[in-house]
Amino acid sequence: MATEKTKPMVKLDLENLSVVRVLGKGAMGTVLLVVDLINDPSARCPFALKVVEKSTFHSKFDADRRARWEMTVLSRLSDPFLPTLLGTSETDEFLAWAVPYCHGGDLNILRYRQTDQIFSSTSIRFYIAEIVCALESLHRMNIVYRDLKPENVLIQNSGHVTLTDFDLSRILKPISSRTIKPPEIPTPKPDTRRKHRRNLSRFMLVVTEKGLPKAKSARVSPVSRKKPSFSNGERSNSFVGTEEYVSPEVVRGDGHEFAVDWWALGILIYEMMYGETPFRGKNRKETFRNVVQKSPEFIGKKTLLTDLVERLLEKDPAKRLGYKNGAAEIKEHAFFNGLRWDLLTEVSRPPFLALIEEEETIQERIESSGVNVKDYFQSLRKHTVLVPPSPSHSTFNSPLSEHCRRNVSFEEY
Ligand SMILES: Nc1ncnc2c1ncn2[C@@H]1O[C@H](COP(=O)(O)OP(=O)(O)OP(=O)(O)O)[C@@H](O)[C@H]1O
Repeated sequence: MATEKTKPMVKLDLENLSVVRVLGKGAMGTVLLVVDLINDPSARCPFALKVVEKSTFHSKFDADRRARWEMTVLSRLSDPFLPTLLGTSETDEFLAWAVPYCHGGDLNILRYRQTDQIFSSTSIRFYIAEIVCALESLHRMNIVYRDLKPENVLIQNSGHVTLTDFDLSRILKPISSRTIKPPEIPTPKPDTRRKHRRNLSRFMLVVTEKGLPKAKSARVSPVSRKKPSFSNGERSNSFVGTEEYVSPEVVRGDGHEFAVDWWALGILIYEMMYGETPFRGKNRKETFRNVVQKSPEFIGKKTLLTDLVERLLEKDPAKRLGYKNGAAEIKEHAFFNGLRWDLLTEVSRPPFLALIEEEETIQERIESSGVNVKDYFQSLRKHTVLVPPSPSHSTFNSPLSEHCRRNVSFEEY
C-alpha cells in the first residue's frame, strides 16, 4: 500500500447533485444515482454516490473508521475490475463519495434472471476470471477484501464486473514476504477502449455441466466480533465476513490471510453453480460447524469446475489453491485452460449486457423528483419519500426477501 499513490480528490457539493433514484441501502449507507446538473446539464453522466450519515456513527459499530477506510481504499484503486473514485464530500452531516454507476445491478440480481437461477459454466468462467483479476489487484496492494459475495459484484455498463464495498477490507503484510512468485500472466490493461472487439466465445472454453438442480438463495450479512485492527500484522484475527462466506480459519479464530478471499471465491462459484451456498445450516452455529467440518457436495460427475471449487474450499488454508502463489495458481487451473487473461477486458460481448437508461428517462426522473442530496435526506427524516427506489430492487424484492436475509449486526459479536 505504501507504494500506491492516492489520487487527487474532486470535491463534490451535495447541494448541486440531483437525486435520480436510490440504488441500494446497505448496513453503512445509502447509494444514490445522482447527476451533477451544473457540470452536466444534459444528465449524460449519472454516477453512484454512497452517502453515510454521520448521525449513525454512534449507533453503528466502527462506522466512522470503516467509511473513511473505504474512501481511502477507493482512492488508491486502478484496475478495470475495481471502481474508480470520482469525487468525495464531507459536511457536518455526511460523508459521501462517488463511483461510476453500474447499470447491470449485482451478480445476485443477475442470478435470479437466469433460467433455474443458476449460471452456465461459460458465464461462470467469464465472471470468475474477472473477479480473480480484481482480487489479484487488491492482493498486490496487500489488501485482503474479506467481503466477496454476489451482492458485492456489480455489472458495469460494458457487462464486465467491478467489486464494491471495501469497508471490511484490510491491509496485511506483503505477500512477497512469503513464498509468492511474481505472476507470470500479464494482467489486463485498464484501457477498456478496444482495438479489436472480441466475442466472448473466442476466449472462453465451453465447459458443459449437466444435471444442476433448481436453486434457492441463501444470504446473510457481514458479521464481526472484534474491532478490526489496522496495524500491519501478517495475519488478521478480526472476525469478519458474511456467515456463509466465512472461511474455516476465521470460524476457528486462527487468524487469516489472503487465502480467505480464495475460500470465498469457492463459495461464490458454488452458489453460481447451484443457487445455494455449500455450508448453510439452520442457524449460524450449524453453518459454522459445516464450514469447519463438512465437505462440499457436488451433483453429477466431477468436472474441471467442481475440481476448482474443491481446491478453493480446502479447509486448511495452507493447502488451498492460491495460498502459495496467489492468483497465478488459480489462473493456471485447467478450468481456465485456453483463456486469454490479457484480453479479458477486450471481450465486447460479455454474457449479459445491462440495459442502459436513456438520458431522457433520467431527465424525466429528475424533473419529477427534483431534489438534491441534502433535501433527499431531510425529506427522509420527515418521512416524506421524494425519490423512487431502484427498479431492479423492487423487481427482485420478493425472491430475495422470501429466502431470508438474516441481518447480523457488528454489535452481536
Ligand atoms: N456503483 C454502483 N452502481 C450501481 N449500484 C450500486 C453501486 N454501488 C452500490 N450499488 C448498490 O447499492 C448497494 C449497497 O452498496 P454497498 O454494498 O456499497 O453499501 P454498504 O452500505 O456498504 O452495504 P453492506 O451492507 O453490504 O455493507 C449494492 O448492493 C448495490 O445494489
